[in-house]
Amino acid sequence: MMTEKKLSGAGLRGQSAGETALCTVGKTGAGLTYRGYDMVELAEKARFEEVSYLLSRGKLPNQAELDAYLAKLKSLRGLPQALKSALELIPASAHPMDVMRTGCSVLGNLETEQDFSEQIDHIDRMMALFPSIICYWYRFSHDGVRIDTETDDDSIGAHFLHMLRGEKPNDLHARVMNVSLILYAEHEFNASTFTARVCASTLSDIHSCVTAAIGSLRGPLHGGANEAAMEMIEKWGSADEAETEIMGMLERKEKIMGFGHAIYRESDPRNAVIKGWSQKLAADVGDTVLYPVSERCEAVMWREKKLFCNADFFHASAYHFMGIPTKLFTPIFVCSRASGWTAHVMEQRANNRIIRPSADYVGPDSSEWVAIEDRA
Ligand SMILES: CC(=O)SCCNC(=O)CCNC(=O)[C@H](O)C(C)(C)COP(=O)(O)OP(=O)(O)OC[C@H]1O[C@@H](n2cnc3c(N)ncnc32)[C@H](O)[C@@H]1OP(=O)(O)O
Ligand SMILES: O=C([O-])CC(=O)C(=O)O
Repeated sequence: MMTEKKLSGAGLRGQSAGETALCTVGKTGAGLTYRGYDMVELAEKARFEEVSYLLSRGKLPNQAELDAYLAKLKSLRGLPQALKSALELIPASAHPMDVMRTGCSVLGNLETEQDFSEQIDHIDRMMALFPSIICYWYRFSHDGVRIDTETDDDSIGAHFLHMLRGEKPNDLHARVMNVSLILYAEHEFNASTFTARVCASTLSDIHSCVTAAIGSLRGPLHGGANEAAMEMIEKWGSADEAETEIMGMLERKEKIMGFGHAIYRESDPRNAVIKGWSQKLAADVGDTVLYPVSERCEAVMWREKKLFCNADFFHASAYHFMGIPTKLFTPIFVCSRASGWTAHVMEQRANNRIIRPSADYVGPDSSEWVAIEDRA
């Protein structure tokens, strides 16, 4: 059972910044739930699209509702020509999260939300289009190919892999993508979601809220940690080497990406789920290095610091075993978390007051004006 984190210090830690009916994180006795549904059960039994429906519509869909929702998402996968042209201008050297941010922003120029009554259609469009945005740019800038983003895959996960590779994924890969998208879908008032809510609280449009959230997710202390973890573990050729290097990093007081959490104290419940799938994928590809390296990192970090893997750490090896380029890890997180962000935007709008905290002033008492020619 999770114990409560020490509630003090900077970063607004431990302070409630509002109410939500969307998610519990680390709540004693409840763990991680989306609208009351246990995340572990959802990852085992649900399709990601059922989860995104649950977040956006407030209930799990029945079969007819799910069929209609899947058909709608499928019909919205095509990129407007102006967005394709914009993506083609972005070089291969760009950071894919910058591509996501720009892609979302350009979409907001082309299909602007005119009224909040349109919000659900814009949300569905983003859920359908985000995988298309990143894969279209990636394949054009890296392979010189203009891909057709209108695949017939039912699931967003399979659709993503299909566009990336030019062929349908096998069942194992489609399944892991589905689980991964569920794990990343929603997490209460994390930094990127809070960003989206702050933006929403000014009554801004939905593309601005999501664009801002993408910017917050990009950082290595948040979503960017899955890529940073991959860059770290791929350098090591054995579990013993990983242990030596981790010990050195800890001695130098360096941050180990993919470990620790702002709310959880003893474990991140998403870790056990993605770790299990990473192990299956390791067996599938015959890996004898990366998975043992990852496991040793986990053991050493717990032994030395009582720090545990968060959702990002075993996502690194899992995505890698599926052949996904490291730089696309965090954009996949966007394709999933967009469901959580937009549900929070709707929730904020439904009961809004502009988010505007106070600050404790620590600057000089009074400063005397100095003419510019007299300044040092
Ligand atoms: C999906 C997600 O966004 S999950 C988070 C992904 N981010 C990462 O994996 C980045 C690495 N982790 C971290 O930087 C942090 O653990 C965060 C940002 C996630 C949480 O930060 P905080 O709430 O400030 O962490 P917390 O209060 O638990 O830190 C306690 C101590 O552990 C240390 N610590 C925390 N995480 C780590 C880590 N990964 N490696 C080394 N030391 C760490 C902190 O430096 C702090 O020590 P200090 O007293 O010397 O400052
Ligand atoms: O909740 C947090 O602070 C970060 C996190 O795990 C997430 O957003 O999934």
